[in-house]
Amino acid sequence: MNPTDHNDRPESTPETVAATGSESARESVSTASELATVHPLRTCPDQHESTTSAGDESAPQVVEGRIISEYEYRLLTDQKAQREWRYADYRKQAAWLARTTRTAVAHDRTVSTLKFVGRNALVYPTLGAGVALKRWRDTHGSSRYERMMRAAELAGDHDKLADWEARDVAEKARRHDRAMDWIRSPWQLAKAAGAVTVCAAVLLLVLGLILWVGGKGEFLGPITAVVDAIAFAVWFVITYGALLVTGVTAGVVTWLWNLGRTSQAVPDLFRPASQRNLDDVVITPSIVVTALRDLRISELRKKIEAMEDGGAAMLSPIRLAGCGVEFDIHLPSGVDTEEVKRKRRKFAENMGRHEHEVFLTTPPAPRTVRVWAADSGELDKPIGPSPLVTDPTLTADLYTGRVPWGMDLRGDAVLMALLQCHLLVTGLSKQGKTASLRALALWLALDPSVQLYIADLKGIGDWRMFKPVAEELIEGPTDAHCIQATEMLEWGVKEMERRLMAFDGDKYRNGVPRELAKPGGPFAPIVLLVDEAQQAFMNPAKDEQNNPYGGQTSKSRYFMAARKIHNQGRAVNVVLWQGTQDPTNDNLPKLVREGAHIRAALALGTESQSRMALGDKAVDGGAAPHELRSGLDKGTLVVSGEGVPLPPGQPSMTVRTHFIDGDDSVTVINRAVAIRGAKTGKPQVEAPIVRDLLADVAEVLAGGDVKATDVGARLRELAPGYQPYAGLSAEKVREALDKVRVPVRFKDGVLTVRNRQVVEALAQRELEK
Ligand SMILES: Nc1ncnc2c1ncn2[C@@H]1O[C@H](COP(=O)(O)OP(=O)(O)OP(=O)(O)O)[C@@H](O)[C@H]1O
Repeated sequence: MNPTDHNDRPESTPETVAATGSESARESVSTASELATVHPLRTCPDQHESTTSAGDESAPQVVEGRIISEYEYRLLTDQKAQREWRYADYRKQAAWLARTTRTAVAHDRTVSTLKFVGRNALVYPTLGAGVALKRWRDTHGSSRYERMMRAAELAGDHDKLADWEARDVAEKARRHDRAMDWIRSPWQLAKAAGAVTVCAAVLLLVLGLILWVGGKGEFLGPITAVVDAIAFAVWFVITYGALLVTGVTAGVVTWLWNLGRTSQAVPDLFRPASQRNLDDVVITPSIVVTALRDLRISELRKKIEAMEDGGAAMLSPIRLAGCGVEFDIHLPSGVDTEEVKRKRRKFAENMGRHEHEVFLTTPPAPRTVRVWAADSGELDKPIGPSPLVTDPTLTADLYTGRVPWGMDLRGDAVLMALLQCHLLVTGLSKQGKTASLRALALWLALDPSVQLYIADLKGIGDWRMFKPVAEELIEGPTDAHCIQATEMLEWGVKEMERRLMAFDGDKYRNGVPRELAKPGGPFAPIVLLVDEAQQAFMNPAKDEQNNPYGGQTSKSRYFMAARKIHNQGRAVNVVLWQGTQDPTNDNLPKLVREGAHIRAALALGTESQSRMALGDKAVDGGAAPHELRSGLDKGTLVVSGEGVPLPPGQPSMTVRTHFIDGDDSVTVINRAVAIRGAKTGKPQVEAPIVRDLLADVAEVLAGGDVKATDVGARLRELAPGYQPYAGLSAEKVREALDKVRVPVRFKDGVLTVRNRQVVEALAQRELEK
């Protein structure tokens, strides 16, 4: 309120009554004075005059009165109060102005307008001028040669260095010649100009003479025309010069503006918001070089700053690779790959990525780091269902087919060949160990020749759907279950040994062929699968001979069985797949983890665990399952090993596996059951029958010496359909018995099996037991 404003509102508290008029006015408001003090106010001079003239006849009266507060009264009468009021009002106005200015300045539209103006009026032309200057210096000076020489020197490429040096020398010589030409040129130019002028004048005079003689014009007509043309040109330039200069300037500025606009070096401050978001996704050479420069590796920074191309020479072209980009960084001398790989997080964040979105590996080229960087947020998107689920016609063949396990980081399908591969999957709890192992086993189930022996040492039903197709399914976490799993492996060892003995290496020189590995065949693939294998290694139980089931001594039964299978099982189609938590030396002995052809790790806690899971070579080459985000990267595996289809020089790959849940697994198993020909009975250990050759031969000899050919025939009669006895010729009988230390010699020119030697071999075997 202005101090001179009147407040007529009746609800104002009447603390003070102010009245204009003479002293006697007090009487007339005496009632009010009982409630509040009455202050007379000085009237305005004109009011006063009129009052005075009116009062000539009668006594002064109250002209006007109102009830005001004490503060209002002070505002009307006290200068100090008025000043304070005024200052308070100024402060209020200043605060309002500041607030409004701040809002206006910080408003999105203002910011974007200022950026737009700054960018177009200032930044683009300036950058363009810089680019133009650089180009000019490149074409007219030796800076390009020097830059290239420095780059070659930093890269340690001496051939290139010498080449650029030679070019530089040649260019300098050319430039010197040009400069000398300039020194000589004024005199030559003057001479040339004089000659041209004289020639032109003579020409024009001759022309004028011809015209004059022909009566077509004056003698000096041509010369006058030329002089007029020159005069017109001068007049034109003088009259329209300003316009010409403006036009040319506008053209130059537009050209510079365009150069700056396309230079990609616009400071962040002036970039439009939309382009800034785009940069979150697009990785450009300048972003990479800046990210490298800011890694706080002083040698790298120095070298980059010394390169006049800003370090771009270090980078290979940035290629699109799946849901991200890939490029190589050829580091300058003095910086090693490990230094850069150690700064992965900083490097990723400098490029506007999360750490888990950037993978650094070491390609075969020396001093080079290969970078794969995902597009922002791409790795957090699900990869879609497995073809095993979506394609009901999909079948499997272990010999020729490959499992669609998931996708690599480039978005390419990862197809794993599993024939004769031991496998190991490790990971922290609840990261998808069982699911990733199961996805492979489900594919195997679709191949009717594969015999699955499964021990689930957690036993909450993750593997129960395999019941109709598995030869054996052990489910449970107790020591007894671990003992069962151990015995399952030991059975595998026996079967492996039987196969090794029975395999005819002369006939099958390229390993076990498909014909021997058909469903029910003597070498049908056997997969012994132990999930939560750490339980079996940690099993404290001992057998009657006091041999431990767990542990990793030469007497530890699980450990020894696993080792034997790792050592020899592959060749005869007996393989071991294990899933285990947190690898340590106790729950995953070194010898066992190194026996796997395919080693896969989900998120792990530490680098040392990664080394255990994947091996030093893979981790040194950039495999980093410990960098996966526990809980967020479920089902993402870092895979290495000789059974993995890795690109040349790459020690590992990251696979995002398809997740097949319990219900979908049941659907796949139902298809497997149909394929396997209604093989649905209750699973039980149906170990292939292994006959005792010595005992059988003793039986068919019936105490006498028998011709080897007849022994073969009698064995076939004894065990019809038993594959190893099929087609046993005299020579084959000799070979088979030779392996069990029964020599078969000629008797009367015929190969004969002697009863005495068979009996002795049986006795010897008993003794050895
Ligand atoms: N490929 C995947 N994609 C997405 N989620 C997955 C994937 N694999 C597993 N998961 C999720 O992780 C959960 C745990 O999976 P799983 O039981 O296989 O883990 P685990 O490592 O075997 O656990 P445990 O600690 O019991 O051994 C699943 O229920 C599922 O929700």
